[in-house]
Amino acid sequence: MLWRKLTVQLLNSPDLASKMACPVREKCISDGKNFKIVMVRHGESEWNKLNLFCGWYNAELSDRGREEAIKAGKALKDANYKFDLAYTSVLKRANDTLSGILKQLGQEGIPITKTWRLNERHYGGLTGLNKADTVAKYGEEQVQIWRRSFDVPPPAITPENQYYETILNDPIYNEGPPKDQFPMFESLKLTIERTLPFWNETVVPQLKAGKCILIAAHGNSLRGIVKHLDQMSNEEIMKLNLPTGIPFVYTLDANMKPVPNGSMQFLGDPETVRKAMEEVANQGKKK
Ligand SMILES: O=C(O)[C@@H](CO)OP(=O)(O)O
Repeated sequence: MLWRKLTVQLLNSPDLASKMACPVREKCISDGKNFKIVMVRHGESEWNKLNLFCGWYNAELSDRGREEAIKAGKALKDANYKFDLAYTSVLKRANDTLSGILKQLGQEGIPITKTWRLNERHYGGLTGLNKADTVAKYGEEQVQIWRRSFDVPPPAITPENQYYETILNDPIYNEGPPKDQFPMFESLKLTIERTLPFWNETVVPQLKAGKCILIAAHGNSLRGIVKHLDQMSNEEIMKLNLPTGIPFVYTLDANMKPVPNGSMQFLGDPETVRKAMEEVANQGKKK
């Protein structure tokens, strides 16, 4: 059972103190054969706070989100991480989380690549709607399907949606995707189809070259990467809710598969992580 597997991993999470004793480079290349990568979902955004479907809308971090980024940076600093490069989406909430973390680490100068391929999934016609109101209108089951199913997409965004033009014409999308491929909605499946090429073609070669990498992205783009790495079934991934602003580490073998106990090790105490995951799951419940 996925949930049990994750809980066991959290409870068995290696002692931070022993991690702190490791030489810096060992944080990313544990024994010359294995590779570590750190990922983090952005801190709480203003739209998370208001419980709105956000997707490709460029929401700001909330004050709590900024604090989460600082806390994440401190946790990574305490654990001695020294990053060579970072990847993030083109959305400000992920960019600012990354900057907040790197500032704490004193590593603001590392190369940062921004790509729409790491964006949150596009929430289509749900963009801007309150999640609890949507539950009241369509029921919890339907909203859970829209939020967490693997291949059922939300309805398409239409020009009637007040954020349609804002998103489509946002200069953050000047570098892509091309207008004729601009998504009007995305399921997790579609999100994975544009995120995985970036993982395989850009992230993996850098990991194999021994680079210590930090990815600051979004709940659903990261769920896509996690599904791929842990080879989760379409049913298993439905149950995973990533918390905001808590970094997690994967230790991968030469085939880029997690080593035993190398999946999703959070830098946070298990109870805090559990509660934060529950909070995200509850956003799709009645008020
Ligand atoms: O609204 C969104 O863009 C995402 C992440 O905040 O929400 P959910 O957790 O419902 O997929």
